[in-house]
Amino acid sequence: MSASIAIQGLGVERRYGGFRALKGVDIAVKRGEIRGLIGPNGAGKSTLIDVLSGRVRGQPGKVLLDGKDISALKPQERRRLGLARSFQRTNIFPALSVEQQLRIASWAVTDAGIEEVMAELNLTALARTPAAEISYGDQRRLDLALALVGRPSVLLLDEPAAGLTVEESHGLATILRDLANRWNVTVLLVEHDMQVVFSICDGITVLHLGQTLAEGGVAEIRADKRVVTAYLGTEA
Ligand SMILES: Nc1ncnc2c1ncn2[C@@H]1O[C@H](COP(=O)(O)OP(=O)(O)OP(=O)(O)O)[C@@H](O)[C@H]1O
Repeated sequence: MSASIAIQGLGVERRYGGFRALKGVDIAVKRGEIRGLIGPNGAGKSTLIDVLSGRVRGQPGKVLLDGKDISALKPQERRRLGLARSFQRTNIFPALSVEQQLRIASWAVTDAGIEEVMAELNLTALARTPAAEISYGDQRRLDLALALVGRPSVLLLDEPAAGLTVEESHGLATILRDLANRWNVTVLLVEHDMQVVFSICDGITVLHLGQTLAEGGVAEIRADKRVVTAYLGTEA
């Protein structure tokens, strides 16, 4: 059964002093799936991404990649095994060109495929442009490109559509769905834009107060009264 699961968290905890930001969360993302991770501000979504990516270690619980226990590995070691992440805030050096930044990001991987990644993310024409001079929408696509160098098998994305216009968010969602299919990338997507989540996710996990509130398909989650009350509101 575990053979079809790409990334898994088991009993994941995160404590800040006496405060439990994650209270024994279990999550499993199947190979090739795009799973949305949603919930109110402070639910623990970014913290869970930090634990899965290895930024936070040494807490109770386990992280498995393709069934292998990677709980003790550092982020760059997980990256080499094919587990990549993006950050909520744009992760860019303003003075460096798009291509230079991708080259820096590729140090951890063997076959970066930078030209291919730029082409997929519509960044080729901007390869020599300093990041400070590209639009915010292009910067968000560069963030995604930075995580995609080396074609990771699992991608953890923390609010890739934050701050984008409706049109830009839609464009990013389309690229992501298409790439995930063609490159067979498994994606765990933290996102507050429900149009993005509902349009591209195969399944959704809802976190609330550091615990899993609900899991299911898009229609199931939209109809779940607990999720509507805790997060979606009446317009879902
Ligand atoms: N460094 C820290 N010290 C203490 N508490 C923290 C720290 N970082 C996060 N927290 C708390 O942990 C909880 C989970 O935060 P987290 O950022 O993971 O939530 P989130 O679901 O990603 O929220 P958002 O949607 O606003 O990004 C929150 O209550 C937050 O205040």
